[in-house]
Amino acid sequence: MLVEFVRKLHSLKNGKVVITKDVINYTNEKSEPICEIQKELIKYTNENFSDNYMITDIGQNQLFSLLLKVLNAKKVIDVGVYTGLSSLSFALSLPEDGKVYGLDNSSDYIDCCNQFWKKAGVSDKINLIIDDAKKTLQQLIEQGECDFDFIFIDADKLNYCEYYELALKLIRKGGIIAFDNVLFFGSTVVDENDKDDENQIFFENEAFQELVTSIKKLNDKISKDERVIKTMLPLSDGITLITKK
Ligand SMILES: C[S@@+](CC[C@H](N)C(=O)[O-])C[C@H]1O[C@@H](n2cnc3c(N)ncnc32)[C@H](O)[C@@H]1O
Repeated sequence: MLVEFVRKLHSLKNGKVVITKDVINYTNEKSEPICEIQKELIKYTNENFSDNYMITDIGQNQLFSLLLKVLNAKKVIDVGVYTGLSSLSFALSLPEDGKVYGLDNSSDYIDCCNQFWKKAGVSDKINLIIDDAKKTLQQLIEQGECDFDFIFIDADKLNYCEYYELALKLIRKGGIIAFDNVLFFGSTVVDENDKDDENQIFFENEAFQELVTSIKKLNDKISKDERVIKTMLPLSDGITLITKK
């Protein structure tokens, strides 16, 4: 009886959970809770920055905190710091002698970052470098710092393929590279030839299409790359996790 019922459910629901806001809230609630200062930073960002859509989701930060623990991570790069949430989550998951290299090319968010990192007591663990991230990553390679445990890439999408090659040089064997926005509102899944009414919006803006093309290029490159093992997760706006073979 149960088997028949589950079979019916499976066919009705296509074997999948539809990821609604309620599902996201539920999974966040049933996962390791974020701390009060992380919550305050999210609230502060939402109230004070018009570009607050850029902040990472709670679920992503929960996943990264767990991965850093599993990896026994000490050295992390955060490409795209914004108001500081991902760097804060990383720093909270690292041991006392751990280090986060936070890379951003904008100084607009420095005060916010410093305010919340200080409050959380992790300022000493975060090295914020304000410059073009590609340049900073190249410098780290030249300095021989090729033993990072975790690298999170969440900055300019047009440079995703370049970030990928730089990150592969900087990550240690067994370390993890994570790319954010690989689904980009679902736009990367849509084929130009079968756009329907719902997907039409993705094709209305040329600059947006350029970003989609760049992310698709990265997704194709990673999927065919024999140097790595990878998994793409439909978490948040899509995350790909990569480790070197
Ligand atoms: C989506 S936000 C990062 C969100 C952040 N990880 C968080 O947890 O909230 C992207 C950030 O990348 C930065 N950025 C864009 N282009 C960059 C570049 N070429 N080099 C360094 N940072 C860049 C932006 O200034 C912005 O703060």
